Amino acid sequence: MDIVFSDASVSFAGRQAIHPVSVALTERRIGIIGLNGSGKTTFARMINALVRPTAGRVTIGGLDTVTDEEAARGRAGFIFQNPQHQMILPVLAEDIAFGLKNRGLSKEEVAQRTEAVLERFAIAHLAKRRIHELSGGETQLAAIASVLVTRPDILILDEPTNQLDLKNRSLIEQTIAALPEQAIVITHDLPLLDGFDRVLLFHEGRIAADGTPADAIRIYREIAAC
Ligand SMILES: Nc1ncnc2c1ncn2[C@@H]1O[C@H](COP(=O)(O)OP(=O)(O)OP(=O)(O)O)[C@@H](O)[C@H]1O
Repeated sequence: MDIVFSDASVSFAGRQAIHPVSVALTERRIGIIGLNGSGKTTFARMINALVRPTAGRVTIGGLDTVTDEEAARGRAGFIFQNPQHQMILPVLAEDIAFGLKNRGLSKEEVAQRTEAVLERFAIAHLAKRRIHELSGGETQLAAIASVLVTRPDILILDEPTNQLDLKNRSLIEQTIAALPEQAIVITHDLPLLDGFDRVLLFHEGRIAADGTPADAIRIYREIAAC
């Protein structure tokens, strides 16, 4: 799926958070890195129409995120930094089914797709569990399942390994590696980017490097001076 930024910029209250950027993202695994406040989340949110460009345009599979907002958003699923906040219903299976219910699917299809996605991420045993009783790793998997059940082409994950222990971090790393979907991952966990096709480094609202993980991380270390 082609994601194309054409001179797209974002200002918040007159302050430019993203300077005009023109870039096409087509790779299967794309990382986004940079210091706190460098613009990573704002840039990623522009992809699924959560943030509109103040100027320029962003298209996803040819759909403009402003004029085709709803369809564009349907193509890119977003997992937030605190994924429990994006789960709406208290019980996991109900929350996953909720995302499908407004799409005109039959009751049987909702049940079948919910069951299949729980199996896919090996969390079927948690189907009846309350969301706030899930561990950090389970919550991350649950959020991935509840977004992918709606079949977006692209999954955007915002710091998916934040606050996870080594075991859960490794589980999420393997889960991301195995996704057939295109994935865009914002992270401060640099080893997570091993094997990624492309990494964008943000600095002060601009792309400061765009290349292999090793190249982008090298420049990041120079910027961070450590
Ligand atoms: N809704 C908003 N209103 C005003 N300013 C905002 C808003 N969202 C982001 N910003 C500002 O835009 C800049 C970039 O923020 P952004 O969240 O994109 O950075 P980030 O690189 O994802 O940071 P972090 O690594 O800390 O999550 C920051 O200065 C931030 O304060």
